[in-house]
Amino acid sequence: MQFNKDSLYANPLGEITTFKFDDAVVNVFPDMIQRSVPGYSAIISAIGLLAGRFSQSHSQCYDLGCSLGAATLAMRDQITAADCRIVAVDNSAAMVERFKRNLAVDEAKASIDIQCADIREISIERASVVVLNFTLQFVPVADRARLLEKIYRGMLPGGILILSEKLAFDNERQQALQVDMHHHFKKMQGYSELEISQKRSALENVLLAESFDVHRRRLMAAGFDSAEIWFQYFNFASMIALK
Ligand SMILES: Nc1ncnc2c1ncn2[C@@H]1O[C@H](C[S@+](CC[C@H]([NH3+])C(=O)[O-])CC(=O)[O-])[C@@H](O)[C@H]1O
Ligand SMILES: O=C(O)C(=O)Cc1ccccc1
Repeated sequence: MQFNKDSLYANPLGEITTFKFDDAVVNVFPDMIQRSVPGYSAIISAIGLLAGRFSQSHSQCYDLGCSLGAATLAMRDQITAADCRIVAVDNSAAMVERFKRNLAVDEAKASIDIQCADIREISIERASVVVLNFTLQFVPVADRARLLEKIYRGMLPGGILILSEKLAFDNERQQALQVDMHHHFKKMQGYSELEISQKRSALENVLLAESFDVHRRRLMAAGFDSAEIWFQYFNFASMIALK
């Protein structure tokens, strides 16, 4: 895998265009997500552990919005169930192409099916584990309930959905504090004020964060039996919903 440093927003941009998962982002993605999402590595490891526990034989594990496949690879390392396939889906052709290329040079042979598709349009079947690791936040708000209902219907009894999201807070002071602390985190990771503010503009209207309350209500309305946060670091959280 290539590890290029993210400097996409380091120089002043005359016009800041909407954030897209294109070739430029793909080239720096592992560095970008690692330095931008507090707790990212811990979440990836835990997805592996959870997949080890919840994967069932003759079932499928879905990594929806897989990017370069970090969660898929963590799951593959931990799954011991027989006849268990990982379906990794992303609608960025650039991401899927790079993930496929990286996987081709990998020697392990566990069954991974990588698809370039919109997660709103695929079918979900016999799912024991479903991962939405910082993906739902990029899906239009109006489409989120239908997507979660489809996921729920496609899950086996005893299945798990791992939903990681940037959170928003109803309380204004909490919102201001947590956003500010995330920016401090990014500064500590080597990003400049300019990089932080230009990326923030690029993500406006693209990454739409909601509160835990909104997520939980939607998960319960979709049919899930319970939904809790198992990890949070400032305004980045990961939830577990059980069927
Ligand atoms: N409708 C959609 N259909 C398919 N893919 C989509 C859609 N919308 C967005 N994506 C894809 O969701 C991914 C979000 S990144 C996920 C990180 C990964 N999960 C990781 O564990 O490293 C998170 C981030 O960059 O903050 C991108 O690759 C998009 O192309
Ligand atoms: O960088 C940020 O400020 C974020 O909110 C997280 C992120 C990480 C990678 C791509 C898009 C958003």
